[in-house]
Amino acid sequence: MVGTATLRRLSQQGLLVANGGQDLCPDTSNAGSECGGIEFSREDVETLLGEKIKAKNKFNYKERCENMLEYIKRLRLCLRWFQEVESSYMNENERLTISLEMAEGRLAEIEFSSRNKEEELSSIVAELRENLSSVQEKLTKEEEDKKAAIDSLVKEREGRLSSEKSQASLSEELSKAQLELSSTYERISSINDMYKRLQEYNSSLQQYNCKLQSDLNTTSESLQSLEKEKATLVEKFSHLRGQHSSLQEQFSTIKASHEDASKQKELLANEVQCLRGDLQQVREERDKNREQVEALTTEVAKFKEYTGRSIAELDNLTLKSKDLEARCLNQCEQVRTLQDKLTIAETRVEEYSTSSVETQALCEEQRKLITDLQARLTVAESKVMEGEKLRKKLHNTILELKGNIRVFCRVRPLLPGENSSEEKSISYPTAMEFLGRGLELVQNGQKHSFTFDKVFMPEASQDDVFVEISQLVQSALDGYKVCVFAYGQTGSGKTYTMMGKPGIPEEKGLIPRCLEQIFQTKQSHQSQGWKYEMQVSMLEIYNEMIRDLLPSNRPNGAENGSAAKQYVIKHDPNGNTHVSDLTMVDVCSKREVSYLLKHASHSRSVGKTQMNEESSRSHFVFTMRISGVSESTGQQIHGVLNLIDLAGSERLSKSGSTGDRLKETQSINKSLSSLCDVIFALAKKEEYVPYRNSKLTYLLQPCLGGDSKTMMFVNISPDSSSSGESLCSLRFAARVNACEIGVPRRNMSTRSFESRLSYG
Ligand SMILES: Nc1ncnc2c1ncn2[C@@H]1O[C@H](COP(=O)(O)OP(=O)(O)OP(=O)(O)O)[C@@H](O)[C@H]1O
Repeated sequence: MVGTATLRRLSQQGLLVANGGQDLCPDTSNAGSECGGIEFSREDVETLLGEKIKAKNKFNYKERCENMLEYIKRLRLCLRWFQEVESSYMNENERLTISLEMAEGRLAEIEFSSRNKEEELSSIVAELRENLSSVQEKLTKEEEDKKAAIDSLVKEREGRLSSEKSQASLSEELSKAQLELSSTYERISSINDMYKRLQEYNSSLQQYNCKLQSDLNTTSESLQSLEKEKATLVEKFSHLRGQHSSLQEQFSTIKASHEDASKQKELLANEVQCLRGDLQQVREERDKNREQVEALTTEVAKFKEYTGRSIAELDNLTLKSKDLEARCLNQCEQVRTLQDKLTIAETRVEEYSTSSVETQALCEEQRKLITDLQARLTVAESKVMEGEKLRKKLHNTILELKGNIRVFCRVRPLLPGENSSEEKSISYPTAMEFLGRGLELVQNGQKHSFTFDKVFMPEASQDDVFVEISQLVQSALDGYKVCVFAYGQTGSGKTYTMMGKPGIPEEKGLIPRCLEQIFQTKQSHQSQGWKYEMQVSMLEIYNEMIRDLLPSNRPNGAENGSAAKQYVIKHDPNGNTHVSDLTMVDVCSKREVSYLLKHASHSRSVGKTQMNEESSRSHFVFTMRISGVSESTGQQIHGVLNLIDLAGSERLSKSGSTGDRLKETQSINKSLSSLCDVIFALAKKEEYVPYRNSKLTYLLQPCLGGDSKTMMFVNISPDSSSSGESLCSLRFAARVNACEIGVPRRNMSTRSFESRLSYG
């Protein structure tokens, strides 16, 4: 078959001519054979001829045949040309074969190089693919970013629209605000004036404050010197007292011996008197007897003269006279012995009277010494009293200036069974400014530092702890409301701190020690003319219910009548708290209060938890109301001492509580968290303080936010397994330390103190 491209080339060379301007007409004489390399099938020629015959009917046949011949001629020429071309093709073919072989060699080379190139290309392609995938990733990311950007753009647009709206409203407001601004500028200028004046006032206040501070410093110095003076005076005083008592002892022995001597003298004088009487009697008798003897002798002589009497009568008379003589002799003897006794007695009386004169002189001397000592003693006592007054005043001023709840932290020692080999979680900084006040706790590898008014290490004794609060107890006697409470995790030592270990005097807690101090001071103040009356109440808050822990004297006893009792807490305008139906017992000795405390601690709700064998399950509130009157000045004071052992804070999971214990624990935690809320509100100086959220906070309202002197113990366990709880307690205590309460007020009213059921 001839390709259309070849036919076109032939026609271009003029070997094919157009038939009538329409067809190409080759020579068909050799139809069905090869014509110069061009194959024509018979069907082609016949179709061609058929076409020509058909065309004969329309055109001139002769002309057509001539054309046909011409056409055949041309085809033959074509054929020849084809043959020539074929031979040239053959040559060309050989040449091409050679060049093909060369080309094949070249191709192999090219193939080799192309394979190399292919490999290179495939690596490049792989690289490119990687690049492509990263680019695609970037692209997808960018697309996502783009989407997000579009979203934000949409939002921004929305925002812009809304801001445009708000801008419109704002511009309105702006115009209003500009008006306001101008008025505010005016106000600002007036405020600035006021500010300047306030600054001046502030600077004057600061100066005044500086002056006060310097006054305070000088007062503290003078307090210290007074304290020293007082100590020396007290020493002198005690020395004088010792001298006085020894002199009085001497005086009393001398007096006794003097009295003995005068008694003996009197006895002897009486005896002498009796003896003198006896002697007189004997002398009279002797004189009588002598007279009788003389009469008898004269009679005997007369008788002898006249011998008118019988011999018997004579004998009788002789016997009588002998008897009288014997009696006379006897009486003479008696008189002699009596005279001896009299002289002895008289010498003794003389001795006694000289010694009594001496004793009287000595007595006089000692009396003078005693009056001198007593005068010095009264001077010293008045000095001590003045010093004491000044000390109290300064002490209270210092506490008042502090104006916040003071917080002491106490870390108990490790108990048997607790892991002492573990790394210690609590340490105490030794830097001067934190010494005795700082504590560091490590929890989960993180160190937390705290500072309080005082930190008691595990070695601190009950006495060491009491020394720090004894001044507060003194304040209660001076007419202040005082509140000390212990807070901490269960088993951290709250009850130990407040009550101590029963039966071991060195380990008695703050409550018994406070009572001792109060009754001792009461005794010592009695000599200064003060008389005190004390009332005690004890209650516990268990499951948000108040329970009276003292036996009631009323007909329906505490146990029987407790169901009917209300125990409603009320605060009066003077800051006193009243708990209705609560038993108040008058007490006048430590023994009485100790008995009541024992009774109360037996009635208190305790239970065993995983954390403590004897865990207090309630908040224990001990209240002592002190009213004192000075007989000399008529001054009256009314103080209150509240000592509170709170129930332990604990995590439900750690305490292992179930059933009733679980209910107790939940109630304890609720009231303690109410306490936290109150403290936080006070620390933030919020207007509303939620005192009423629990009975505990409502009861303690005057102590937490009122005008009392309040102190908190935060008890800590050193066991590292408790460090989480310890951290919570310490954080709470730090907040409490920052709380400012009202300035403590001394209750010194002169009216009658009618509040038997008052709590604090
Ligand atoms: N400073 C201390 N020295 C010696 N032992 C202590 C000290 N503090 C506490 N303990 C002992 O630790 C144990 C637990 O103390 P305590 O009962 O006082 O804890 P608590 O805080 O009152 O517990 P709860 O809240 O459960 O009543 C007791 O056996 C107590 O004797």
